[in-house]
Amino acid sequence: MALTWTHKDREEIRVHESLEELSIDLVDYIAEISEASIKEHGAFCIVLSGGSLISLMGKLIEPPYDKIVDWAKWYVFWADERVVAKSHDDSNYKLAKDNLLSKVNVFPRHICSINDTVSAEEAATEYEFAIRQMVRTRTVTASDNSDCPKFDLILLGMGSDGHIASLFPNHPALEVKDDWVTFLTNSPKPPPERITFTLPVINSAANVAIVATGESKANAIHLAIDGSTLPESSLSLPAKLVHPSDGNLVWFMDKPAGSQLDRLNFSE
Ligand SMILES: O=C1O[C@H](COP(=O)(O)O)[C@@H](O)[C@H](O)[C@H]1O
Repeated sequence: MALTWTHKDREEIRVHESLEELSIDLVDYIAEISEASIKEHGAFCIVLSGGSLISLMGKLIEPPYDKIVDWAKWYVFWADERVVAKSHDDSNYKLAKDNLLSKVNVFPRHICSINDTVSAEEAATEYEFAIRQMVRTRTVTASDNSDCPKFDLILLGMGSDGHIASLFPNHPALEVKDDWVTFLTNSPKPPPERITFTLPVINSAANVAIVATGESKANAIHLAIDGSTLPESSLSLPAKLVHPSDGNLVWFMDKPAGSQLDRLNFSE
């Protein structure tokens, strides 16, 4: 059974016994938000990341989710993308397409991926422009509190250094406030050229989930959840800067990833 608690206002932590249990909870959570968003505004605007997240979403292509999810109403975006060809093994688009999107009935025109034939800077500009058009046509909801889109759900992985999307510790991209999408050509994790949503966009979402598994993430999770709230310590741990201003945050983790949390070590 998962251990679940409310950490702060609108912030929940779920520590799962196994990856199997985590995967089931994660897809239930996605299916619920999909249904609620479609009821509310006729579409579900979901933002994916790369990495281990995609395999944890694998149950979406199995019964009952493959049938109960209204795939035709899904619009798919990426919180970050590596600037490589879409056929390249490093592509976050390819990862999601091969393992999820090609196996369900999402309309290809609803899959909003980057232009892989231009520079990182141009790809970021074009991606932001495409999202701005979708906010204008109201496919993507606009935030009431900021000049940002309000995605229904942003799914983030987290690296063992605490990076989320392609926002790495102490990287200038963390401080970009005026753009929705920015680019980097010096990512500390290969490949070096990437585009990424900025923090204002992530923090304007209706729902954000951070999904992290394995012991290598335990220290970053402990520092992000239990650590000091001083701004300088947060820049070295991007996951700590995720606080949706008007939305909900859920942390999904397995026991090894949660093993350094104060709650699991100091509670009676
Ligand atoms: O490079 C990236 O890494 C993170 C974390 O990946 P994981 O395999 O440790 O889960 C991922 O969320 C991000 O989208 C990706 O580009």
